[in-house]
Amino acid sequence: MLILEFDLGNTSAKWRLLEAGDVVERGRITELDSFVPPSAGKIGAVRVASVAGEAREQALSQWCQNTVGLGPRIARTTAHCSGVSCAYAEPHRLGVDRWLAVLAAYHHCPQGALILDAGTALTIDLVNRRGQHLGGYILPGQQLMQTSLRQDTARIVYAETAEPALNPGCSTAEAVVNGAALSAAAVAQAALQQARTLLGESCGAFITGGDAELILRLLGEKAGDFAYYPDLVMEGLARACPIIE
Ligand SMILES: Nc1ncnc2c1ncn2[C@@H]1O[C@H](COP(=O)(O)OP(=O)(O)O)[C@@H](O)[C@H]1O
Ligand SMILES: CC(C)(COP(=O)(O)O)[C@@H](O)C(=O)NCCC(=O)O
Ligand SMILES: [K+]
Repeated sequence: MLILEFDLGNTSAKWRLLEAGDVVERGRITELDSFVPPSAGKIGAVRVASVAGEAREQALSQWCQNTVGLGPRIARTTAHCSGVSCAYAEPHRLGVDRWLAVLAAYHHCPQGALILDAGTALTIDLVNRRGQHLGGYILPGQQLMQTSLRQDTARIVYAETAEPALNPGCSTAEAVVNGAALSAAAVAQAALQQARTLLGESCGAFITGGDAELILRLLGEKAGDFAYYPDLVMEGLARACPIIE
């Protein structure tokens, strides 16, 4: 059976098409209305991870009905799923993208796992060897750090772009861009230290999200401490929304 999966974030929508569990196509879209997935007529199920607002979720459901001819299964965070227990007293308030990434990472590494999702926000989650989610951290992502500085100060003004790097910036643009870069690289290392303390030295460290490759590049030789899983969120969909074929 063909299964279409979506990861609807605050910046963009990622999708992939599975055939008998294997990824056969994938992509990133900003405009859903004009999107027609490959083999649209043969898709047997659609499942969705969404942290976008109610309106975008509704639009996706409508798009599914119109384009694929069926309603999507929309994943929700629950208190327990697939051997993992949620740390939040109100589980539905934990972003489902974080929850799905935790489910997927725990099954890759049952000794305990640290998950970094570098998207619009940079999220950090920890899950221990008993499947207990310990909670996590939410920080602004690379773009958010830069736009909030430009929006809320009078004299952080620049038109040029700068390539993110860890050296001290010699212009406003460089200082802001490299400030965000330094912060992400330092946070990644601090999170790993925290994870090793709380979960033990044998825990796994996973990284995903649109800025994951950037953070890995910034980490240099320390990048080897992290396993890059571009689809970690969508991988969790199979656990939260299993489909019997
Ligand atoms: N092709 C791309 N389109 C948009 N953002 C990208 C792309 N490649 C890398 N990025 C970076 O990824 C970030 C968004 O990551 P993503 O995981 O898509 O976010 P979200 O899940 O919140 O929608 C952006 O802030 C940007 O810096
Ligand atoms: C923290 C997030 C905004 C991250 O979203 P993303 O960067 O993937 O677009 C999302 O997981 C969310 O809306 N969470 C709800 C709050 C929480 O997890 O506590
Ligand atoms: K994120």
